[in-house]
Amino acid sequence: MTSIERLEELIILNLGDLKQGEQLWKIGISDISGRGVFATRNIKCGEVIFEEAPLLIGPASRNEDTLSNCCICYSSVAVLCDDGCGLPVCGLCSDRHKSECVLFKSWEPTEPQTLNKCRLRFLTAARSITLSSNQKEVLYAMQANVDKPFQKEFENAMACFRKLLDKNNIDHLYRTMAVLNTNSFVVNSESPCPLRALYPLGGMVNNECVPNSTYTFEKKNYNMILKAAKDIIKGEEITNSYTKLLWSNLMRRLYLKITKHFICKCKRCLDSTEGGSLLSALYCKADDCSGLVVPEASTSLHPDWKCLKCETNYPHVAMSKKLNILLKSMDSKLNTSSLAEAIDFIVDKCPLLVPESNQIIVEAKYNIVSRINSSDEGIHLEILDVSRRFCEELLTILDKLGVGASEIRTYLENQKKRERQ
Ligand SMILES: C[S@@+](CC[C@H](N)C(=O)[O-])C[C@H]1O[C@@H](n2cnc3c(N)ncnc32)[C@H](O)[C@@H]1O
Repeated sequence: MTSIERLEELIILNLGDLKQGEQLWKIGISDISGRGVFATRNIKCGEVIFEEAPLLIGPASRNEDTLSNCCICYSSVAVLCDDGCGLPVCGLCSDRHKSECVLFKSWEPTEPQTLNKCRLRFLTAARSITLSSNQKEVLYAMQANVDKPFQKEFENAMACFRKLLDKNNIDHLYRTMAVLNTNSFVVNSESPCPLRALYPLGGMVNNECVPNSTYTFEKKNYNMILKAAKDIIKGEEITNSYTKLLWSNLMRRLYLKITKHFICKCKRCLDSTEGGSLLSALYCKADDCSGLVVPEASTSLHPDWKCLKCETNYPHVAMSKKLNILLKSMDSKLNTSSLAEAIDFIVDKCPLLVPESNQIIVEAKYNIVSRINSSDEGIHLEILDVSRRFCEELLTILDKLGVGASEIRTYLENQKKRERQ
């Protein structure tokens, strides 16, 4: 086990030129879990805490992604390399691709003329083969969760090649993939080619569901920039959110348990009303009751639900079944509707099914704002007005949750301003 001092030393080495004159963070033992990152002095909201280049990066190549991008520059449309390595590359990047082409060919790819998502996803881990010894040491010092989806991913990756060299190589790739499984970030998540990247310092930051920091990625080099989302005091642990901030307690709990293997016990997770935002709330069905039902404060994945007014109890199974049905029917309606139809549905129909505070409606409003933002077509003035109102409502929810100057707040504030111009 790498000592805290050695881990910090390795992280600083890895920062290279990005090492700050005054280091605002240090690694320490966390009350939340394992190692964490702590403030070395008071940090003002908005201050940059660190900037870090990715140690490893490559196409995320998730099931839902399209795979037509170059595996080197990620931006251009590519074709499969005609040397038989099985990777997609564009005309401009063929020289830079040579060493990886040789490496992949030495492993004898199966069906190299077919684009394979698993092989492409494996590329990020394969890039760890050429790391320096310090870089490998910092990689090995990171937490590595091994779970069933990870095992499956590893098996799928191995099946893409006939000959993956020796046992050391395979052990190293297994470890790297487990580290990626636990610590990687999705960069450019909204672009046609989302990337998966590993940042040793970024990967030391523990989760809190109302975090005190927020991160962005530089477009030109994918560096991660972590900023304070609130004033942070000296010695305080620096945290970020592994989930979307507008997700309800239950949604976050399930996601964190399944993907990161922990149950978060932060203040927000233990507050059944989530600061009064009532993101989980459903209508009470008891006679004459106009109350709202929320999951009880607990760390269980199957909590009982209770009406805040008449205190009727509801078993989790019934409530989660109801939620799933609502979510599916509302999703399919929203995904197949024009903007105007979707807005009508959200404003007029959805509140008949779920309270307006529910995450399903909140997310639907956020999606409308994003759709308007990315639309190339001229948007009708009335729709712009609705979008501005949605932004205001979403910002009020962030206030209730106590979310500071996070990226989503900046985004919504910009959308609100943009609409006014
Ligand atoms: C990206 S790592 C964070 C650094 C980690 N603490 C370490 O020592 O390397 C993610 C892992 O940290 C732990 N973790 C992070 N936030 C947590 C939280 N709020 N509660 C419990 N465990 C957490 C979980 O084991 C998770 O899989």
